[in-house]
Amino acid sequence: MQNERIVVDHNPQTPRPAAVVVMTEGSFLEVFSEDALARLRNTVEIVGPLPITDFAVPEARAALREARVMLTGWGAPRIDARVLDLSPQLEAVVHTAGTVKTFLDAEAFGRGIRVSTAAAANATPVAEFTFAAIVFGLKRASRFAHQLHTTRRHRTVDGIPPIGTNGVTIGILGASRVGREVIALVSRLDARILVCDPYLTAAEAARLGVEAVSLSEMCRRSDVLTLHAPSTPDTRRIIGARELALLHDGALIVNTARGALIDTEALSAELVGGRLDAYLDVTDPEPLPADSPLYSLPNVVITPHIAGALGNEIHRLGDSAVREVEQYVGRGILAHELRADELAYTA
Ligand SMILES: NC(=O)C1=CN([C@@H]2O[C@H](COP(=O)(O)OP(=O)(O)OC[C@H]3O[C@@H](n4cnc5c(N)ncnc54)[C@H](O)[C@@H]3O)[C@@H](O)[C@H]2O)C=CC1
Ligand SMILES: O=C(O)C(=O)COP(=O)(O)O
Repeated sequence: MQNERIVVDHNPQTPRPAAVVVMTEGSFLEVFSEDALARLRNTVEIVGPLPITDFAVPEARAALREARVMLTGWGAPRIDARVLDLSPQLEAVVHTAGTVKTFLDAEAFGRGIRVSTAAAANATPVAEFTFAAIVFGLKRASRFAHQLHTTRRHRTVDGIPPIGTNGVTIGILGASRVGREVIALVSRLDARILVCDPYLTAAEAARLGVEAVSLSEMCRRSDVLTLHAPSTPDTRRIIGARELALLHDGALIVNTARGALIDTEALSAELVGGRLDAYLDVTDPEPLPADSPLYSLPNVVITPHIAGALGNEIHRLGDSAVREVEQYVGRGILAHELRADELAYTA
């Protein structure tokens, strides 16, 4: 999807608001394209070290005193009450990645600082990856690949669970940003889509063209169970032995969300027994122990947390954040604003 570009031509008569960029050197180099950085400089005056990696540095502290906008990114040092005290002019924190709760103290919201995240931009590669995992998983690609590698013979469907996407039921846990992009992508398949999400209204489910169901019903009916809820106290091990037992033989589990959503021990038992198939981009623990049996099973594919933005996908995050800064400076708008009350049930 091509990102819409809104370029605010800066009027040289108006001083640009001061901004700091807070993230690791590596994130800074990865996240901003030359074009995005040029647009950022056209919109704000970047003050202090670029990037700021440590708030103890005197130049960083001086920059915080005048910054009205803070761009953050992966590896940003913790922004706590002490840092906020040093930043009396700060109006907006614009994050160039997804989760802010790991480094930004919720106190920022209490001080009236507006917060924006690029999680929506990061949702795109996760959803694409999930779609691919569903299609490959239902084609039983890892089982067939294993068969070929071990026999060097032409394929046989003997012992392979039901193959293909035609007419399947796909259960989606969480109509999150990623969940909604997955819904859009799997809508192209000849599949029925079930969603379990306590925050999804009936009207919204109808608008998305999905059937809202309980977790038990979703497990009972799904050929694929794909997880897209954030890791919260409510979702910890939400898929345990009981839910796994409700899945029918040959069902596929896709986890591109967080390992903590699944009880690893219960899942391992089902996978070692060969009753279920899985595509796991995230695990608990991550990575799994070196001697985990899951690494070598024909019915399991494990990838090392690669679904989110990597490689050429990372510029999307910087582009999204710069667009956000442009809109904020030009019109006071944050299209991806995060409210304090959303912290409890978002990633
Ligand atoms: N594998 C990877 O590289 C990446 C993984 N992720 C993960 O993907 C998942 C989705 O991320 P986002 O779309 O940004 O999340 P999000 O912040 O948009 O998710 C929030 C939504 O999840 C739903 N939700 C909340 N609690 C729920 C519950 N108990 N049951 C069902 N649904 C619930 C609600 O609709 C809520 O609005 C998260 O777990 C995130 O950590 C995100 C980016 C990259
Ligand atoms: O760790 C992941 O799943 C991501 O790729 C996104 O990370 P973030 O939400 O930005 O901390």
